[in-house]
Amino acid sequence: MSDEKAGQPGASGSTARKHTALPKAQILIEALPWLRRHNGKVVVIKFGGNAMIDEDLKAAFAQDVVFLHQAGLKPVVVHGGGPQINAQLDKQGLVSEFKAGLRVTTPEAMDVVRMVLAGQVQRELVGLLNQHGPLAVGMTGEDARTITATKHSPEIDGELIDIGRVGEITDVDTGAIEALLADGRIPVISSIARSADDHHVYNVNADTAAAALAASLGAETLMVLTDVEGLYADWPHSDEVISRLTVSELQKLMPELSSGMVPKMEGCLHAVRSGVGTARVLDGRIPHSILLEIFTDSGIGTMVVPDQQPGGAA
Ligand SMILES: Nc1ncnc2c1ncn2[C@@H]1O[C@H](COP(=O)(O)OP(=O)(O)O)[C@@H](O)[C@H]1O
Ligand SMILES: CC(=O)N[C@@H](CCC(=O)OP(=O)(O)O)C(=O)O
Repeated sequence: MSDEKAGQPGASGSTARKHTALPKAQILIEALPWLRRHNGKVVVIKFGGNAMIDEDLKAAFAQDVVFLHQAGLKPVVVHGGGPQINAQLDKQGLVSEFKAGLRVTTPEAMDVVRMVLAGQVQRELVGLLNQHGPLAVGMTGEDARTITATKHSPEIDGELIDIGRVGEITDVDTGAIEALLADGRIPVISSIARSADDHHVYNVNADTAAAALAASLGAETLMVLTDVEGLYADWPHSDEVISRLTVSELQKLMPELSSGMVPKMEGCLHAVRSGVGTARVLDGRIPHSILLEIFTDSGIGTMVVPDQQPGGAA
């Protein structure tokens, strides 16, 4: 009489169950090298406003970040919110205009930027992350003087232009973030800074803030989630994604880039030049795009690497 006939789980039944679970075990094993390489390392993840398109994507983003945390990495989230700021400015009848890829920010617009980033987008992400445990703590660059900025006047056609309360980062103090990481928390940071000159608050592009934080934290990786597959070679004429490029190659490409890609790629360039291992631009519209990175050595978007790769690997 077989075990099953005797009401016991038989050898054949348990073997079948083991077989069903085998692919799952293989997937976990496949992730091992990446997880081992990144264990204990800081990973700065920038979640762009354009990538926050629906509730499921935001929930999947939170799951991925919590997964990295549970797997022994130290994720730091920096979020954007450009479209969300646009919507609120619109509602309040305030005009919004971009120059040199940055929002012209009047003092009234600055109040809206701060309210939307720190009071709305950041709160929502903190809430989603904390559905998984007491993990996320929200802050802005103002807190504990994490980010200090000075007024930024970009140059257009050889002339410095005034774009209001837009900040250029002059100093980063990572003390508060490191304390949160040491306490097992996930910092969620809004890209707002205080100026040491006039003590006003300034609007900082979120890509720039994420890159500066990644550099100062000595992060292993900077991941930038956006609404395109990566950096297109000949945008908008072609959708061929550049999968990997060195800082020198990117430097050469910079003058050809436009709009939102400028601060993003400038940020990647700055981060990798400052010692961050790799900077990646990923398609945040794909659910679990962060976890997909773990399972693909070459990555799914665009990866910026240092010029000289010790051992030739990224
Ligand atoms: N070479 C390029 N490759 C990909 N996207 C580009 C390129 N040049 C400009 N873009 C634009 O940059 C946008 C991403 O930047 P942005 O809108 O600021 O996104 P986010 O809110 O994620 O920061 C893309 O949606 C695309 O319209
Ligand atoms: C100076 C400047 O342009 N600041 C940005 C800050 C938010 C941001 O960068 O959001 P995304 O990442 O979603 O684009 C802005 O006001 O839109």
